[in-house]
Amino acid sequence: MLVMEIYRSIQGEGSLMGVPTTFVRFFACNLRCSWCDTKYSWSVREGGSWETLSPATVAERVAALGARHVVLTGGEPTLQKELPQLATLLKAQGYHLTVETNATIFPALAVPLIDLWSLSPKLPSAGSGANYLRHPVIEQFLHSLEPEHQQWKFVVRDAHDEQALRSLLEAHPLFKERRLPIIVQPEGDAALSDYPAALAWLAERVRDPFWDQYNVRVLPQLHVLIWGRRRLV
Ligand SMILES: Nc1nc2[nH]cc(C(=O)O)c2c(=O)[nH]1
Ligand code: SF4
Ligand SMILES: [Mg+2]
Repeated sequence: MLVMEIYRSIQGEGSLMGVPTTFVRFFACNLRCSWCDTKYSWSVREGGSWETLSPATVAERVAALGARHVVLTGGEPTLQKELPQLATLLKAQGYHLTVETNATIFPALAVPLIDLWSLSPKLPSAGSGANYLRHPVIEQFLHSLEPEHQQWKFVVRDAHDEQALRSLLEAHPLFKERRLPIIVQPEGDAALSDYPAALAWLAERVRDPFWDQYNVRVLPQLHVLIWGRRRLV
């Protein structure tokens, strides 16, 4: 497996925000989002470097750090062929596993092994508009996972993003029918200059009655609020 970094922090995003967590960050991504905060996972040119580790070695390093929650992220962690083997090892040790993914790849063997799929389809501000959305993959996740094993996390930067998000949700009725957890968060770079203002803008959007049909929450990225845009936090 191509591992960039393994470190301890607190989960900064989503429903487990604040929980002590070990992060395993894998190299490589199949997208190129404009506001990506881990561009160093893209290639050597962006500063990428990695170690090639077996799932057993990754599990040993996770054990050495001690936290009971583990987040597998990247880059795009579903590109790692040995993800099911790693998940099996970690589950046998009793860890709670979250995968942070862009939801463009459906890793069928890993899907039942993960406690929480944190799925982040990309809205237009990511750069390539609808090109980064894989609706059939979104459908596969929606139909394969029980509600407690999924959260959908969207970076919403502007009104265009919010409109695209509304369209996406309407295109997939399960979001509404099963009241699946939807998290909207500001785009980190833009928000950093005035995080309260970025959150306030999002909160105002979500006050619209449209959102009553959905199980939506506005959340910040806690680690960005605390430490800014640094590595290893
Ligand atoms: N503290 C912290 N929480 C996170 N949650 C998701 C992250 C990610 O990069 O996927 C992340 C991260 O990079 N740091
Ligand atoms: S999917 Fe995630 S890691 Fe990949 S380019 Fe987009 S923000 Fe960066
Ligand atoms: Mg991050």
